[in-house]
Amino acid sequence: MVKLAPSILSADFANLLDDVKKVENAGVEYLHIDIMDGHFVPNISFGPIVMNALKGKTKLVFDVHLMIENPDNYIEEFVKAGADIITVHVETCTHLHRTIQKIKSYGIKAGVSLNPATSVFTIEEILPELDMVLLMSVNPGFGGQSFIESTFEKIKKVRTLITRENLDIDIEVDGGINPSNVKMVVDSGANVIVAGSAIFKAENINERVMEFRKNVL
Ligand SMILES: O=C(CO)[C@H](O)[C@H](O)COP(=O)(O)O
Ligand SMILES: [Co+2]
Repeated sequence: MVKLAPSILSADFANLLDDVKKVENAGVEYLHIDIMDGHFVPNISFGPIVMNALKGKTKLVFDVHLMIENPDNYIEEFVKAGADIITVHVETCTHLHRTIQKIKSYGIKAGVSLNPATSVFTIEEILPELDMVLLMSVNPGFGGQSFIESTFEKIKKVRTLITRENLDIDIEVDGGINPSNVKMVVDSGANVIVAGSAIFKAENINERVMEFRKNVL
C-alpha cells in the first residue's frame, strides 16, 4: 500500500497544528518534516523545537528528512522531539554506517536520501541496514519545484537492488509530486510519496488527498 507524506514545509506556520490536523483527517499516514540548515542546502527551515510543539498532538508518523551537515550531532534531539523515522543524506555522512547505527540505536527507523545527481550505487553496501531510501526528485532546499524526470529510472534501479537482495525497504520519493505524475512514481517502484505544495497549497486538502489516492489505486 502506498503511503502519503505531506511535507509541512508548505504548511501555514501561523496555524501549523490546524494544517497538520487537516492532513491527518484526510487520512494520510506520515508527516514529512524537512529540516534545513542553510549549509547543506541554501535554505533554513526550522529545528526540533517546532517538531516538539506537534509531538503528542497528532497520531501521524514523524518522517524527519535531515538536510543538514553533521547530522550525528542532532539525531538525539530529533528523537526526543518525536521522530519515528530519521533520514540523512548520503552526501552529508562521512561515516554513514555509524550514523545509521546511531539512528537505529534509539529504536526508530533509519533512511538514507540521495540528491538527484548522486548514484544509487553509493548505498549498495548500506542497503541491508536501511528501512527506507529517499530519492530526491528535486534539488533539495525548497518546496514547489518541478519533478526531475530522470528520477523514474533511478527509482527502478533502487527497486531492482532491493528485490535482488530480497530486502524489505521502503522507497520514498520527494519533490515536485502531484496527482498527475504520482502514478508514474508509484509504477516505477516507490511506495512512500512526499507532497508539500500539492497538498498544503490545495484549496481543498481532503479532495487533493483523494485525487492522489485515486491515481495510485
Ligand atoms: O525535501 C524537500 C525539499 O528539499 C521537500 O520535502 C519537497 O520539496 C516537498 O515539496 P514539494 O512537494 O512542494 O516539491
Ligand atoms: Co523532504
